[in-house]
Amino acid sequence: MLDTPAAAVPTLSLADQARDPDAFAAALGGSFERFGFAIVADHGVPQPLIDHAWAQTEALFALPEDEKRRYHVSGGGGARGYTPFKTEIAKDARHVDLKEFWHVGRELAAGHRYAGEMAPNIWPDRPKGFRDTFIELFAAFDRAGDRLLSAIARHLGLAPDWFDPAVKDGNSVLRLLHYPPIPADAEGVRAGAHEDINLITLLLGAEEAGLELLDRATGQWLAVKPPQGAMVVNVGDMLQRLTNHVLPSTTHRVVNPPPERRGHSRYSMPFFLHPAPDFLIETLPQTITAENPNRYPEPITANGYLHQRLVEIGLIKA
Ligand SMILES: O=C(O)CCC(=O)C(=O)O
Ligand SMILES: [Fe+2]
Repeated sequence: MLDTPAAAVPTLSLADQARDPDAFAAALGGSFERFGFAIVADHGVPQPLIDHAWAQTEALFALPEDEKRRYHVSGGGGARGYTPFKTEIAKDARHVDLKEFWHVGRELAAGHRYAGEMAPNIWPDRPKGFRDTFIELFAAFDRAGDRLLSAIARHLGLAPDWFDPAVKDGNSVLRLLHYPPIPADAEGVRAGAHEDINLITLLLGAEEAGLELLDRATGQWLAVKPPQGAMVVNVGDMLQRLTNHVLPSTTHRVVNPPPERRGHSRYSMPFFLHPAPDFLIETLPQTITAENPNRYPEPITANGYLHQRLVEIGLIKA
């Protein structure tokens, strides 16, 4: 409506969950139903660890190009290690994204039953301490993710621990992203309009402007502006499918900066929270109604779904 002020994604405090889990679940669920996004402060990932991770991320991307490319697994779908600048392309986009990234996955014990679907990590020789930092950060994201999933479960009328078996040893990926400075004649954008594939995404680093969501209520792009240190959390396609679109996966993008910021890099860290590979994505019965009949009568495993989607974004061949 014309006379309503531009909406903004609310900032919630995860610390409120301990005091009143139902109220936090309602606030998170409400923000997701409206925007597909929420901003979450007091997420529990320690700030000194985050600061250290930023320093190491900058040092990693500052390595010589040929050194970084030693960690690129050609044909590996970018699942682990380095993916060079201008590789990933958003579905149906005309230009590749203006970004390079590094993927850290879950460390599995030797011979783990998911070892066939979840590739071992690749660790760079430099910067020193990289492996320890990101194993610790991965675990901290896991904990924050578990708390958010328990709120989502409450909101959906499920037991608060409903997601625990679904995500145990899950195929989550921590992506370290670098968007280099943008030359004046650059073609394309930092990240083209897309939806995330996974259950939920926990994103750090969106204080540097650029992230926008496509507001389904107005059809307009809306800037996502978290306060310093807060996490941006969004619903991915797997959760949208599981909830029969009650929780919508919202299109988002990262636009190029205005001229005065073009000379600066942007760094961000999304943690793509995935279920275990054999988790069956089957529409939750409580989300099926006469007005919202089951959109996905055929269930699919998380791994089958992921494979379909990685082909679409150019990271693996069919
Ligand atoms: O860099 C950002 O702020 C968002 C990145 C993103 O949407 C993604 O990698 O899926
Ligand atoms: Fe995304």
